[in-house]
Amino acid sequence: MIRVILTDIEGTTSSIRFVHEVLFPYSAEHMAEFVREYHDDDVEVREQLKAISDSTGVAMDDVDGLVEVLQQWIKDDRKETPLKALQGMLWEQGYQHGHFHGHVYPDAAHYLKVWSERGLRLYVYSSGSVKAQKLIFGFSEEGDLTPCFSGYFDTRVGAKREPEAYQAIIEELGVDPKTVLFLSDVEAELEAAEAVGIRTAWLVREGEAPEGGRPAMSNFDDVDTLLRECFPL
Ligand SMILES: CSCCC(=O)C(=O)COP(=O)(O)O
Ligand SMILES: [Mg+2]
Repeated sequence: MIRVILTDIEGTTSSIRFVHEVLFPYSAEHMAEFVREYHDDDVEVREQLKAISDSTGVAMDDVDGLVEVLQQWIKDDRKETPLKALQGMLWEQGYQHGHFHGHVYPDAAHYLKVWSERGLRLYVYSSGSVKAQKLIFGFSEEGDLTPCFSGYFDTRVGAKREPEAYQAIIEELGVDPKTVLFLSDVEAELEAAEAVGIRTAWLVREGEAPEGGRPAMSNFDDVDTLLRECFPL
């Protein structure tokens, strides 16, 4: 029986296109001015810049150097925790000023509400920071979906392709892994979750799933069918 749904965001609840064509370009465009504005005084920003400085050797007072590292990480889609934390802070301004709304597929929004009303506990696990997760669901095109969720996990718990991260999530939730269904579009993430006994469903939102692989779900209607047929309440 499934009691907990743990979901990825990009490619699962939300389109890859929104993340890569709206969120990432917005962060690339505003990163330099954001870092310059908050570099000296904002404790949270300084903490992230210090982590970048420590891991790359770029000096803390070399603002241009730090921005260059961040821009390269954005280009390379690196899931570095300090980059993700800074992007979350920066996107907050974009959402609050109405520059964009979070993309959530209508079927995902629908079933997030249905499942939470059905008594399932819903959690997010994304490489985007917890702040960014709350923003995409809080300012979504489908309205404020944050009441559906019981909690959020980001890369501070570990990398999404490492079984240890899923083990840490299970321990934090205090649940049997067999009662958790993890949704993701990335098979390596599903394999990492399965390594600790979590059940999984593979979302393939765009195009055809390769033949001969694991069963693919094209939307959350398929996930709901799986839930009701394989794991009835
Ligand atoms: C929380 S919205 C931004 C998503 C993001 O920054 C990202 O890297 C996507 O990672 P995911 O683990 O959701 O595929
Ligand atoms: Mg994903």
